[in-house]
Amino acid sequence: MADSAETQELVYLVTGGCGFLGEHVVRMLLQREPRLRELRIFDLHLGPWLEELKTGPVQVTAIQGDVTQAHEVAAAVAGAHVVIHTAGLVDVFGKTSPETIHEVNVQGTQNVIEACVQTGTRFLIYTSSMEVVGPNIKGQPFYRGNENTPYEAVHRHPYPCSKALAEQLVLEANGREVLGGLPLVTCALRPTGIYGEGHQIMRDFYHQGLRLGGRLFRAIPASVEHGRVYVGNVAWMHVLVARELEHRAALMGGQVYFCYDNSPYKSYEDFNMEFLGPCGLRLVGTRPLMPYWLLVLLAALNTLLQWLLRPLMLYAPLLNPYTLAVANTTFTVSTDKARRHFGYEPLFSWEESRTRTIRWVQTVEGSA
Ligand SMILES: NC(=O)C1=CN([C@@H]2O[C@H](COP(=O)(O)OP(=O)(O)OC[C@H]3O[C@@H](n4cnc5c(N)ncnc54)[C@H](O)[C@@H]3O)[C@@H](O)[C@H]2O)C=CC1
Ligand SMILES: C[C@H](CCCC(C)(C)O)[C@H]1CC[C@H]2[C@@H]3[C@H](O)CC4=CC(=O)CC[C@]4(C)[C@H]3CC[C@]12C
Repeated sequence: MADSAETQELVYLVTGGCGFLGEHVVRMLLQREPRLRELRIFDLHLGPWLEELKTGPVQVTAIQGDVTQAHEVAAAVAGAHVVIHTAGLVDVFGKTSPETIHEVNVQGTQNVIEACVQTGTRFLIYTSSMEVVGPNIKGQPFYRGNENTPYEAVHRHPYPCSKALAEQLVLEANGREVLGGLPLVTCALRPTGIYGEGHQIMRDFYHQGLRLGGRLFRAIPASVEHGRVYVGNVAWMHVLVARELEHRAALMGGQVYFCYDNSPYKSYEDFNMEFLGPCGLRLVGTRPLMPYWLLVLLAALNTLLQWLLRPLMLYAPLLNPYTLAVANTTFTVSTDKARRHFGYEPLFSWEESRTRTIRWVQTVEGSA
């Protein structure tokens, strides 16, 4: 990789490159990785915006494919220097079966690892999640913890279970011999709740607020902190790791890093109001308007309704026992591991992240 550094010789592959985070990683690579010759974007669903990227100096190759199909993954990986694996099924609402979540997130990741080994790709960056750690099923707080903070990571929900298994596979693969005899170097990035341009759940809350006459109703105490990180900074961290992994393989190989920036520590709802407030929504109540036991009951009722209605329709509301537990449990990180290991500093300040996100919400369909 070092020889080619000056001469635009690198080939990168981004799986899930048309997703919320993936698109930001793709755009960031094109802006900030001058050594790039070819950027391959692998996704189940390709976005029309890819066309506009094809006119630049970097060869952009869009590959429609499925990570659960080993041969499709191997064909996409062959000849790539670096793989950034962001593809995944992000479903905490019961839209997909646990088996499918496992197949995409765990088997898909195993396929990516095997493809690297078989084709001789040496650098693999995996987008993991804070959910690999917690909140756990006991609802224990993780207050401004770091990568070494002891915490009982116990999960039952298919999504965190799948992310934890996949992360483990990626870390265990560090050091495996790839085609050509050199060792594979892997690492995992664990974003907290990502926000920013393109965030579907933010869009959902915005539309919900508009439907309710410009109001949202507080459900979670303001004292419960939920970790959030701007998508541009998460993308930047991926680009930096990809760049530094070769030079610092001994330090970074097999490591995990939380994705963090200077976004403030707030509750999930108060944080959303940083963007939805300037777009005309109001959060009603300084305390939750419903007692917690009633929310628990409604969440359980939603689970029952989802099960009863399944033969007729997909009922997948935002509130279920899992999302309630996540939103109602403090989970925030405070760490500088990424700075120490590979010189990460957030590219976007909190003010800029906020402004960009507000501007984007203002463009969302239905906005005033
Ligand atoms: N959104 C969030 O707050 C967080 C997300 N993450 C992780 O970041 C990654 C990206 O998440 P988002 O961008 O939010 O999700 P997303 O759903 O917007 O993007 C995922 C992309 O993967 C693609 N994909 C899904 N199944 C595939 C398959 N079988 N084969 C090929 N491509 C497939 C989708 O088409 C989509 O474009 C995921 O791995 C997720 O677990 C981690 C922490 C927080
Ligand atoms: C949908 C939840 C908010 C519902 C609030 C309620 C119950 C009052 O209606 C979201 C709260 C926290 C979110 C999750 C969190 O940010 C961590 C995540 C990490 C990931 O890797 C994937 C997404 C998510 C699980 C995210 C999903 C939505 C929330 C549960």
